[in-house]
Amino acid sequence: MKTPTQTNAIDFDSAKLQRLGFGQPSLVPRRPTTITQLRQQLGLQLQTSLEPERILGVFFREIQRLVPLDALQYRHQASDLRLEFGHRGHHTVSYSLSHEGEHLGELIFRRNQRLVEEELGQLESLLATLLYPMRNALLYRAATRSALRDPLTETGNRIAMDQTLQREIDMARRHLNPLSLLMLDIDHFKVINDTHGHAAGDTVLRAVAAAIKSQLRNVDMVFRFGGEEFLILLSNTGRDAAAMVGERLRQAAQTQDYRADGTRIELTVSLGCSTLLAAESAESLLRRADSALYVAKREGRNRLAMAG
Ligand SMILES: Nc1nc2c(ncn2[C@@H]2O[C@H](COP(=O)(O)OP(=O)(O)OP(=O)(O)O)[C@@H](O)[C@H]2O)c(=O)[nH]1
Repeated sequence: MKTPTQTNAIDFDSAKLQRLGFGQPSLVPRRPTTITQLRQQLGLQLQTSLEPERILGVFFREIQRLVPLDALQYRHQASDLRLEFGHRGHHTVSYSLSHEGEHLGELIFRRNQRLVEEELGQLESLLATLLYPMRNALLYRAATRSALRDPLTETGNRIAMDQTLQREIDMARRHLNPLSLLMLDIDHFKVINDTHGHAAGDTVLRAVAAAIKSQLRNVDMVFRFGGEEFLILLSNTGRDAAAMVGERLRQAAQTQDYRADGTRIELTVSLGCSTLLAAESAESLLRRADSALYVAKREGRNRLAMAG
């Protein structure tokens, strides 16, 4: 005999989620609550995202129903993550968050008025609700970041580059800001590999990436584009400023100390630079930087060439 089955459809529309405590924040000022209620509610709300910024934003907003604050800062060095909510306050209380030996970041609460003993107890009790949501968010971040990074040089990979380039072009257009691109290629890299071996070549690649990153404000905009080629995106940077950055990178790569079997390896790089034109596509911007790089190579290497 067939067992009767019942199929139900349940649509979690935003009104329903709001009633269950999962929704977007209401604009109506919320009533104060008890610590037990707030902990329960945070337990539900903080599970709704895997983004550290959103989790901490909700946490910062909601805990103020019990403990008013001026600011919250969060740092997690291993994930290269620094977040800030609110404005600065004179008094600070910091907590290092960890779970079973795993470091989950540092939180700094700031307020102009000193926090009293009872409030500190409440904060500590509420911090427990952050533990699992933050651990999951950090794991998720690590997984997504590793899918977008080149493991050898710790720069962005091709997928990250494609995503970032299109996003930066859209932003530059929307805000009418300049955007430049540098394509950097190591000169005669094959000789380094052939003379010192592939492992030494890998070490050199890592050192070149480090030299590039040491010169830039936003290291998230450096990508490994090919074997020995890097791409650097310079947001809000016009042609002249990009030429200065390019020249700085050329010098930094040249002066970096590269060694194999104790002997110094002499190394130079060539660069091509293009600056986004009106209505230009990502492909065209890349093509122009590549053509400029070709000119730099043809004219003798160890130089920067600007796209016309
Ligand atoms: N060690 C190492 N070598 C790589 C890697 N990827 C590409 N290469 C090598 O990079 C070299 C690139 O050589 P070419 O394209 O001939 O260019 P080049 O010798 O740098 O000469 P120019 O660019 O013309 O100055 C090749 O020998 C590749 O095997 C890598 O991940 N590690």
